[in-house]
Amino acid sequence: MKENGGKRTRGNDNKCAVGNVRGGRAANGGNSARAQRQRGANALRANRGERPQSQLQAGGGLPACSVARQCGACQHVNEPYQRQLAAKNQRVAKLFSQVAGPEALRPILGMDNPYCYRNKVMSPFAPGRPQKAPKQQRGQRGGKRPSRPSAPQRDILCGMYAAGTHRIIDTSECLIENAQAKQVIRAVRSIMLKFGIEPYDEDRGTGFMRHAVVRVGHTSGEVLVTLVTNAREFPGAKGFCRELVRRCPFITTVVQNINERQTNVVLGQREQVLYGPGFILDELCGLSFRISSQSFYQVNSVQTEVLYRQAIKLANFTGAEHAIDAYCGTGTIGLVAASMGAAQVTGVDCVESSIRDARQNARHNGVDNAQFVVGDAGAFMRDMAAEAAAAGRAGVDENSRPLVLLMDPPRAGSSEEFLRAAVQLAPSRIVYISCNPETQVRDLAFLRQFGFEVRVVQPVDMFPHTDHIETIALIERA
Ligand SMILES: C[S@@+](CC[C@H](N)C(=O)[O-])C[C@H]1O[C@@H](n2cnc3c(N)ncnc32)[C@H](O)[C@@H]1O
Repeated sequence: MKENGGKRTRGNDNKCAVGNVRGGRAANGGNSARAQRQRGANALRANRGERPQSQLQAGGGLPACSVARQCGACQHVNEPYQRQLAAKNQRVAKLFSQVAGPEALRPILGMDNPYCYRNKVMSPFAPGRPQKAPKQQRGQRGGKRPSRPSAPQRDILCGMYAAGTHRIIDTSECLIENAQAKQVIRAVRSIMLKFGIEPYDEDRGTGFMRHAVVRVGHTSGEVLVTLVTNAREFPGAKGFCRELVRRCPFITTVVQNINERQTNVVLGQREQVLYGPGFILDELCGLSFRISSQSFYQVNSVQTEVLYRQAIKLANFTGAEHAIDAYCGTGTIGLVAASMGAAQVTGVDCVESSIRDARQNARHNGVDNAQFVVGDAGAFMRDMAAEAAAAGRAGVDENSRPLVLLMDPPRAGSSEEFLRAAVQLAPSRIVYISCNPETQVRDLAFLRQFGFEVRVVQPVDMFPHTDHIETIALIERA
């Protein structure tokens, strides 16, 4: 979900540092509000399968997002991007002033093209208004009378939930979602209507199709579609997939995920592969990663490369260190670390399928100095710290390799158990990546009580047009 429907770009050339953005044009020669919006217009046209045209907006009509108010997902989509970045810099400066000096703060790394960046697009399906039956069915004006009265077909709603509600907003012209993924969502809806497949009614717990989740490999172009259904039995599944792939030939795999619970959680536990291998591959920082429907994968691949390269640079591997990749997901950061100077990597994550993918990723990238463990990161660190204490070690592993801790917890941040164990293990450096600076600041304040200092704070704009900020903090012993 991250680039405009046509050609993909690779690498970290999409970053643009924004320090003091007041006055003057950005160095990338096109970040004026007008240029930004023109790119938005092109993204919209790509979403519709049309060619970008610079003259499109001649005479006014700048391409602001038409559903920004109702949708609420992109709180700042109609503000110039440079202003958004400046506001994020200010927020970071204010928040981190509690735990770091101003010399630690670095300007946010933004995108050159902050549109169509989301590589994961998800849509619920729900019953809409009853549709009028076609004229022939109504038997009017010579039309053939149907053999039995057919119930009026209902329309099917898809798009995004309006912020804080379960009201679906049609976001078929989204500015931040990948255009191909969006096309798949529309095709699923249309095939449901054609095949008479009922959308899920969350109030009644009835109907069949709950969600579609589409993931696009940024560099590979592979596309995984997960159809979340309210029952295991999927009559006509083969025909459905055939039609879907006919309409969207870029789809490489389709998975059915079964979720029969009345819950807001999108995915259930059980799955079956309907078409293709059941996963996609994508490339990050020169390595290839396997992504399945349940595994965590960053939604902005262009900025993920920027994020990872910054994190690895801050970790300053010399070829001798043992990196702990805590909250590792599919092992992406750890494997990049292994390929960029870490002597040994140990990753831990609580999702079994992510660890399965991480091990597979290590194998097919030929990385043999990384191991991955399923478990709670706090418990894992506690056990590791206890073992080190019993052996009288601090700061090094059993082979005397200096420990470096890479951590990337979910929005809730880390647990006290984890942080206490981190203090006990005494790594040379901690590189803490976070998608929630509030909980990160809380955790950094905790570490500071035990003699750690925040040396660097590097924000990266992973979610342009939204309030979300991603930050990397480098922490070392004072
Ligand atoms: C923000 S993601 C980071 C994933 C990975 N580092 C990446 O960049 O793709 C957070 C990860 O933490 C995992 N997680 C959440 N709570 C956990 C816990 N208590 N113990 C271990 N892993 C946890 C999730 O499964 C998810 O993969």
